[in-house]
Amino acid sequence: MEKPKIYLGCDHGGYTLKALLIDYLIGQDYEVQDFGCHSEDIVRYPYYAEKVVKAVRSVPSARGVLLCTTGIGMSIFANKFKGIRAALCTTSYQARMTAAHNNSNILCFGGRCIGLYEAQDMLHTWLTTPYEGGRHDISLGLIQSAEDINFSAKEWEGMGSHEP
Ligand SMILES: O=C(CO)[C@H](O)[C@H](O)[C@H](O)COP(=O)(O)O
Repeated sequence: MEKPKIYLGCDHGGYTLKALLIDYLIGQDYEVQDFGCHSEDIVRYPYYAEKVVKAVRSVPSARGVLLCTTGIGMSIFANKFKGIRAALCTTSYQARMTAAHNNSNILCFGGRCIGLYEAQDMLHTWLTTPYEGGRHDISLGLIQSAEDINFSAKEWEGMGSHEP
């Protein structure tokens, strides 16, 4: 499996864990790019998430890692953007499943919610588990169709429908 380029971003709550994960990734021979922030000074996480989202969208094989205090704000923000499948994980089982079933391209962590070794294991698992495709392509196709919907103007075609 070819190693993807990894783009990372954080706010003040994710800064410490991000710095440790960058060291880990470099030690594992991944090419990384850090979009900040660069200290624990208080910042607003959407600015940093946006940089990672843009980078991940511009390189199909790239992956992103976003960290804030809980990981929740980062994941909410990133998932607003077409083509982004951001997964907030707290266990290695979730990290494996989101790679295999959701083909997620951004992994989110709560920098003040998990420990370094758990985060390393989740990151390693996520980066080395291939997407399974098959039946999961159906779900990803439905997500893709929902990305274009403006709910005030039009209802999503999948809404109210039943599985065949
Ligand atoms: O966890 C977050 C959003 O989901 C952010 O990282 C913020 O750090 C969190 O909201 C706390 O913000 P504060 O400015 O440090 O109080």
